[in-house]
Amino acid sequence: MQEKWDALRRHWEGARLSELFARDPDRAKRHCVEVAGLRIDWSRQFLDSTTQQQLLALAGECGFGAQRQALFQGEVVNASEGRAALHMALRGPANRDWRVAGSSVSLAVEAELAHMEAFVAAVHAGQVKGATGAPIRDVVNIGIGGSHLGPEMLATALPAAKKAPRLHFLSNVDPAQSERILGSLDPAETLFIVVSKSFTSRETMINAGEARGWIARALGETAVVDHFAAVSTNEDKVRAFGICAERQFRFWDWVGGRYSLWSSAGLAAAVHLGMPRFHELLDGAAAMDRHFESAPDAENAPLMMGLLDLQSIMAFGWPAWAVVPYADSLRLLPDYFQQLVMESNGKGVTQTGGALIRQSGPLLLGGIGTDAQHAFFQLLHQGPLPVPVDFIAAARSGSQNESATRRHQVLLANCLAQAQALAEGRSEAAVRQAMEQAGLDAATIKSLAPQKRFPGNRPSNLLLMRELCPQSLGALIALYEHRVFVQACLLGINPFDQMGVELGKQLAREMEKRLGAEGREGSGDSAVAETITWLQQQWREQTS
Ligand SMILES: O=P(O)(O)OC[C@H]1O[C@H](O)[C@H](O)[C@@H](O)[C@@H]1O
Repeated sequence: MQEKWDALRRHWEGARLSELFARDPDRAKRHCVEVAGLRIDWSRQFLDSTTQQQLLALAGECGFGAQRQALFQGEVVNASEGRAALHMALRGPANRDWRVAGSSVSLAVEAELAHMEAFVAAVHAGQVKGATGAPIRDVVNIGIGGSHLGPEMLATALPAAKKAPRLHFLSNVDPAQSERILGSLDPAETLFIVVSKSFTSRETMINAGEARGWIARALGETAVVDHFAAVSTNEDKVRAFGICAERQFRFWDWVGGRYSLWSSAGLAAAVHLGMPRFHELLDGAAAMDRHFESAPDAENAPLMMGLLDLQSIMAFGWPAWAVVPYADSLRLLPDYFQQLVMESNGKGVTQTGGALIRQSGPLLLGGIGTDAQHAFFQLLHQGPLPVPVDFIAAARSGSQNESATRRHQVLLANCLAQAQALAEGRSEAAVRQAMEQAGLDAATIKSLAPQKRFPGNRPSNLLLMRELCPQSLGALIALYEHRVFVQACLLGINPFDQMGVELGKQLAREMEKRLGAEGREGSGDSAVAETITWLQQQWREQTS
């Protein structure tokens, strides 16, 4: 297959994006679709009819059509764990009879949504009370990875419902985080939602134990039941923790951790948004699912973008990808997408164990515009290796205020200008001419002109929401999920497991024991042994 990617590289040698636009006045219209209020424009990519044909042929050779069908039919697409990956069923239970291994799951999904709905309504109505009878005013989500990044991203991106309690996120085992969060809260008015698919993640279990102790010390052991809810697939462990059935929210092993914000793992976000707006989020994602399943190939945004992502990696050898939302409230989106993209496709072998010749899925970096322009954009414009960029923004500012509208235009002007600058660049000849006109001397021009040159010809995608609302955000997230799936199909890898996180976890367990007991032998080189000795010396000196 690599020879086909190499043929694509040769096909594009010497080509300029600007020429593609000059040749075809309809280009921007042709490679742009709108789904659920989200305008998706991939016209600034190295794409022409030949490439489109070749990319789609590659998808055909990899059995993409059958793999997409298997995904939507709830077949075992996560072979290493023997599971389906049917997160789409969570966002459209009423739309069709979703089945996992032949058994319908739609009713179970609807029942859990109804369970969430009742809980959210009760919290908003002040009916969920702590052990002293005080209504809950603060909710703390305890979870990590997929059990944290999605809910916090949503709660930051979208405004709170009128009666929503304050929301906090406890993910890190660093005691500084729990001290900062718990230090400002009143136990009598605080509810913890422990979110863990496995209910075994070390950080989450340590933090949940700390929170439990904090409640028990302040209000007594019997208060625990009133101050905890849990979301997990592991019902036995939730019970053992002391959380009652009514406060136990379920999801299923066919929902991957990084796809779980659509399930009850999104409970904290639902508490923040209110259930009607959480449903709008699901609807937006469901619209993208329908688009991915049924839009013709050339207009199918996740398909085309996933193929173009791989062209960048496999044909051009560009290993990175930048996601830059021009919206302060989307500042956690790049972190969220990092888990989705890199935990899914950061693999070195195919499903059959063959080594990948080139890099697997891309390395994703990100930050918000315009701040990122003043941080890493220098490399995007002039670094030797192009980094394709996804520019994300909302057309409307969400404020009628004249000054806010004007500043929002400045924000969008920057977004569009950066995409243009990356695509068009600035030739050395144009730089020289400008310097000559400015009256600079020949020696200065000679040394500075190459440094002021912008190579341009750097692709980007433009993702514009009419406004930042749950529906468009749902569609945007689902777009990325399906793109990642397309990338994985072509690479031949399993995007639904994450074996690469296990070794570090195992060693951390062993390391915990060694750090706590002096002289204990263990695995590792002298760098480990020397560091442990040094750390223990620091602790001895601190206590003496
Ligand atoms: O939800 P949990 O079972 O606690 O897992 C939390 C996270 O930890 C793991 O290490 C995985 O890498 C993530 O995919 C997962 O989202």
